[in-house]
Amino acid sequence: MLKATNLTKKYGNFTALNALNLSVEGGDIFCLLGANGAGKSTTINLFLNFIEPTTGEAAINSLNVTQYPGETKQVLAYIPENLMLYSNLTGLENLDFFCGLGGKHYSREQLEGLLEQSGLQKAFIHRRVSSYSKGMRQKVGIALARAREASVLLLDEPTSGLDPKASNEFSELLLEMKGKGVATLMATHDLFRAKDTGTHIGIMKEGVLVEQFKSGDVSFQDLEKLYLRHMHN
Ligand SMILES: Nc1ncnc2c1ncn2[C@@H]1O[C@H](COP(=O)(O)OP(=O)(O)OP(=O)(O)O)[C@@H](O)[C@H]1O
Repeated sequence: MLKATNLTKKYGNFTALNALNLSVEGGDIFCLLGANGAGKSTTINLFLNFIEPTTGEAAINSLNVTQYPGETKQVLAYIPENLMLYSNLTGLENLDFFCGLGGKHYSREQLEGLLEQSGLQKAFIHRRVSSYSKGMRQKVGIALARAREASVLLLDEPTSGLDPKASNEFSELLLEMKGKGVATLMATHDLFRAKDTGTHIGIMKEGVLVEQFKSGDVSFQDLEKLYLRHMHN
């Protein structure tokens, strides 16, 4: 579970994130929408403890991420827009390497299984990542999240640049993780995916969460109108 309480990040006089309050429970997919510079990545980076809040708190499973960096990192998986993988290694070798960094060790068969369950075609498992499409790389990210048995997923524009089929496959994987009780916070520009895949949607503007609601409570047309209204005002 993720919880932000009056979470604020300032750079000098500039407020990148202003008193954010949000909760993401297990089984929720909370999609953060907003224009460039709205504060979405800042929010994700605060939960990752990549940056420290000026005031307020980011907590994972009720632990403050600044005070408990090890414990909170242990339960989360992070997939950015461009996942850092070693191009000269195969998907399986990358998965093995990153699992090892997290203290998890799996047999070759288990690693193959994790990649297959994450939708990577069998033929690519033992090919170098340099030959992978962006969608395939993101599937390795999902496999890593599975391998880490992460209960929290932090995603920063993970489907940006994916074609609709790959994006759809990624959404299916998120829904599967949701079914396992994973709490997901995703920054995205994709209104359609947010409505389609998200359980909750937040709209950010200039560091402020100006709206938050359940995705089932609005139609796609209303979401689009609401979003555009906030962007134009
Ligand atoms: N290290 C920094 N120093 C100063 N300002 C920063 C720093 N990092 C981010 N900002 C500013 O904070 C604001 C929020 O940035 P953030 O990256 O969170 O936006 P975003 O909503 O993720 O945007 P995008 O959709 O472009 O990824 C921006 O105005 C950005 O310029």
